[in-house]
Amino acid sequence: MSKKGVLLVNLGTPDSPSTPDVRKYLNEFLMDGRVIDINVISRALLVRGIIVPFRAPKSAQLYREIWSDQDGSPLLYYSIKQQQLLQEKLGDEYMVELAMRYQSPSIESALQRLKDALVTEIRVIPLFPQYASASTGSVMEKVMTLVGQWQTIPHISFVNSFHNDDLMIDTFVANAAKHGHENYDHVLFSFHGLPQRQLIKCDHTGAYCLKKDDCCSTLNDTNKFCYSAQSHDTAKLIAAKMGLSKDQYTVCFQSRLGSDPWVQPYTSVVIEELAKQGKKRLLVFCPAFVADCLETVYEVSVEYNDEFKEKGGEHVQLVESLNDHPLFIESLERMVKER
Ligand SMILES: C=CC1=C(C)c2cc3[nH]c(cc4nc(cc5[nH]c(cc1n2)c(C)c5CCC(=O)O)C(CCC(=O)O)=C4C)c(C)c3C=C
Ligand SMILES: [Fe+2]
Ligand SMILES: [Fe+2]
Repeated sequence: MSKKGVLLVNLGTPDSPSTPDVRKYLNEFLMDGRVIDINVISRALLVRGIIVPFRAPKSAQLYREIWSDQDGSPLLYYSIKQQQLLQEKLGDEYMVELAMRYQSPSIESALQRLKDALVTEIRVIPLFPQYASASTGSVMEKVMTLVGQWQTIPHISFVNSFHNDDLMIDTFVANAAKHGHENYDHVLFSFHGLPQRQLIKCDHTGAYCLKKDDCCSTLNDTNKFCYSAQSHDTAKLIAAKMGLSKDQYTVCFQSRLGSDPWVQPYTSVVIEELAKQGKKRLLVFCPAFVADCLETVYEVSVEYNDEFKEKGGEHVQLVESLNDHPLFIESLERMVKER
């Protein structure tokens, strides 16, 4: 009997934490015109001439800090778990494949396996809760380009975002309960950053995102694809389930690259301000990621923790990501079956 295909796609990670492998990964990733959205010649000069030569050795060192001898990159380890658990949950009627937008396993090879199995349809789930052209959009474009070359194009559908999915929200709340938010002075929702330019480009009216005061912190019909507004919505939903009042949490954005303005406030600035206010213990969610990765395990647990302590704080506690939590696997199952 023909199966239904499911393709889970996360961002990608280097094949190993060696400098050549990190260089290869960063070159592929940052040469994507949706990630660094400037003309191709300027992008090549910037990426191959400046960013990658300087960043690769430094990033390789960071990757070595989070790399497990047994399991490798946490991002790949948890992505494989998610695929295996979802396959178990969906059973024989489905074939679940995993791909990475950059490096391996490639989207091309995963699609080929689905094609060889003669699946009747393909449900693509980019593993990013909030929509951004640099993440979800890039996965969609790549899949459409590849499948577009097939002679027979099967039924194909995409999950555009799941920023307000209640089971995803419940998973973060359950992971936070292990720490008890009452043991912390303040809660941060730290999302992956994005150049402001990319928010403005997503606003088809050209008159909304970053044009009106506070336009990107409340989701509505006009800005429903705004990454910042979707991020604020995710944070609001998690905070509401935890019973947090507005003054108990802050939404912020991490991992800025280059000198252009990115979505604000920046996590590093917020952390410094909170230390100045005398806050001692911070609980930090990273709800832009479905799996622990460099940006959570290292940037938050090590870098922000060190910065906070230097400014007088005591501890930054990361809330673990969705990883292999049964509620998140149920959420993925529902995205396959119901949406
Ligand atoms: C212009 C640069 C970048 C944009 C735009 C960007 C958007 C973006 N990224 C993610 C998810 C992840 N990014 C990760 C790592 C990472 N991101 C950038 C740059 C941009 N990201 C760099 C240079 C790196 C590499 C790490 C480093 O050198 O510091 C990761 C982690 C991968 C891992 O292996 O652990 C994820 C996940 C999203 C969701 C997003 C848009 C919203
Ligand atoms: Fe990134
Ligand atoms: Fe916006």
